[in-house]
Amino acid sequence: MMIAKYSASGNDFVLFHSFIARDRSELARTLCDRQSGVGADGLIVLVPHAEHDFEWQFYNSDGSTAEMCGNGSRACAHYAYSNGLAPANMTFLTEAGVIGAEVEGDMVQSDLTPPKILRDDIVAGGKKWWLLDTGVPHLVTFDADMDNFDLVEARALRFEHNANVNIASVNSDGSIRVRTYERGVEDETLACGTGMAACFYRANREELVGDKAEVYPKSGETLYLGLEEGTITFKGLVKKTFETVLDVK
Ligand SMILES: N[C@@H](CCC[C@H](N)C(=O)O)C(=O)O
Repeated sequence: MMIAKYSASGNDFVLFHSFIARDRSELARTLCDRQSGVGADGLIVLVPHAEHDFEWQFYNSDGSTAEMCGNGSRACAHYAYSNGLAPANMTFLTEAGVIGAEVEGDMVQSDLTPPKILRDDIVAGGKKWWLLDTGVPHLVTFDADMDNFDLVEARALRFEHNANVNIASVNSDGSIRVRTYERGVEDETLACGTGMAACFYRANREELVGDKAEVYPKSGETLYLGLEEGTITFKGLVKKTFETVLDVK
């Protein structure tokens, strides 16, 4: 089976397509292992769908499934278009709902599911946190000192709230820096799309930014976030690192 390795702002994934949806949790753990496998933050498998261009299965590197993955959706759209599985303007089904995506060369935009503010009253570690849903749950706090990201505290909050954990800082030019401890990877990743979207949405709701912002994850790449009629748009480059044949099902 041909598999591809993609990086989307530093969040990296293994992808392939299949006619059959099956439990691939063990395969995800095997392929995503950075010592004995290909190495990735997640596994994405595209399967046929009667109404949309395709449906996907998304697995974190620990084998857990997640409803949505922002960076993964951009890599997946590029993979689908490149392999003739979908037009440049496509829709596909995730557990979070239907995602629209548009491929222009290596620049891909995903339209995420409508964001929800689940809680805005959490206080932990001397910081005020919001819990938001941008397809998956994210805790968000603002901290001017982006070096002040305590991964031990983040891990505790991740399990207390079953959510990804983000700290963000809004720059004077309206851009946003984000660091994310990612559920299911159980470590900080170089980028997390739904996390960047959650940080952007809180900053927008608190009038710290307008309806458009450049967001910089740990990788330092530039992502373009927007809020259009209640939908968060998420745009940035993706890169196919390599493809190869592997015995996977
Ligand atoms: N990195 C992803 C998020 C993937 C799912 C997350 N790890 C979870 O389990 O909630 C993104 O780009 O959004």
